[in-house]
Amino acid sequence: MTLDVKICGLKSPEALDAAILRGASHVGFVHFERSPRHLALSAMAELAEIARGRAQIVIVTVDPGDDLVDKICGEVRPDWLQLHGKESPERVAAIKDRSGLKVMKALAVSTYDDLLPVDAYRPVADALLLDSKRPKGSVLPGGNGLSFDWQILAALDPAIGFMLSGGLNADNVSDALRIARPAGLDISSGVESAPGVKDIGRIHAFFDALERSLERAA
Ligand SMILES: O=C(O)c1ccccc1N[C@@H]1O[C@H](COP(=O)(O)O)[C@@H](O)[C@H]1O
Repeated sequence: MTLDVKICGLKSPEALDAAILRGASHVGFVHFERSPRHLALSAMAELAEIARGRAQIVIVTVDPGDDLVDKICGEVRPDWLQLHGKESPERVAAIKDRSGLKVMKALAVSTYDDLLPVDAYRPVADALLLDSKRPKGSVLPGGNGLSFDWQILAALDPAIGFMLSGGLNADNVSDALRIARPAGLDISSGVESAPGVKDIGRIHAFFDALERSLERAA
C-alpha cells in the first residue's frame, strides 16, 4: 500500500529533515498570521530549498488573494497550494490556473452532509483534504488537533482518494487507516510538544506507529 504522508506546520530545518528522512511525501508550511505555525514567505523559501526534490512542498493558505498567490509562486516556488478557507470551486479553479500549481482543497467535515461538496470540488482540485471543523472559539480553520467521526467517510465513493487530517497522532493512526481508508494522511498538532513546536521524537513515534500499522495490514 502506498500512502502519502504530509507533515504540516514545519518551522525548523531539523524537524523538516526528520520528517523527510522518515518518509514524508509532502511537507507543509503555513502562511496564516493567526497560526502558531505561521511563517513569512522568506522563511518558507529557505525551508523550501532544503525540501526541494526530496518531498512535495505544500504552502497552506486561507482564502488567499491573487497578490499572495503570485508572491508565493515567485518567492517560494512550491509544488502545491493548500486552500484551507472558504474558497468556492470556481475560486479553486482560478487559483490553480493562475499559479500553475497543484491545488489541495480542504473541506471541513462533521456530518454526512459535509461530504456533499466533494462532487463540486473533485473536478477542480488535484487533491481533497478532509479535516475536522473549526471548534467554537478557535481562530484556526485547521491545525486544532481534533479528529472527527471517520465512520462518516464510509459514505464516500471508494474511488475518491482523499487525504485525511485532523487530530492524527501515533495513537490513532492505526484506527484512522482501518476506518477511513484514506489515500494519504496529513498531521500537524500530533507531532508537536506545544502549539507550533514540532517534536522530533513525536515525528519518529508517528512514523513508527504508521509503519507497524502498514505491516499489519500487508
Ligand atoms: O496548522 C495550522 O495552524 C493551520 C492554520 C490554518 C489552516 C490550516 C492549518 N493546518 C492544517 O490543519 C490540518 C490538521 O492539523 P492537525 O493535525 O489537526 O493539527 C492540516 O491539514 C494542516 O495543514
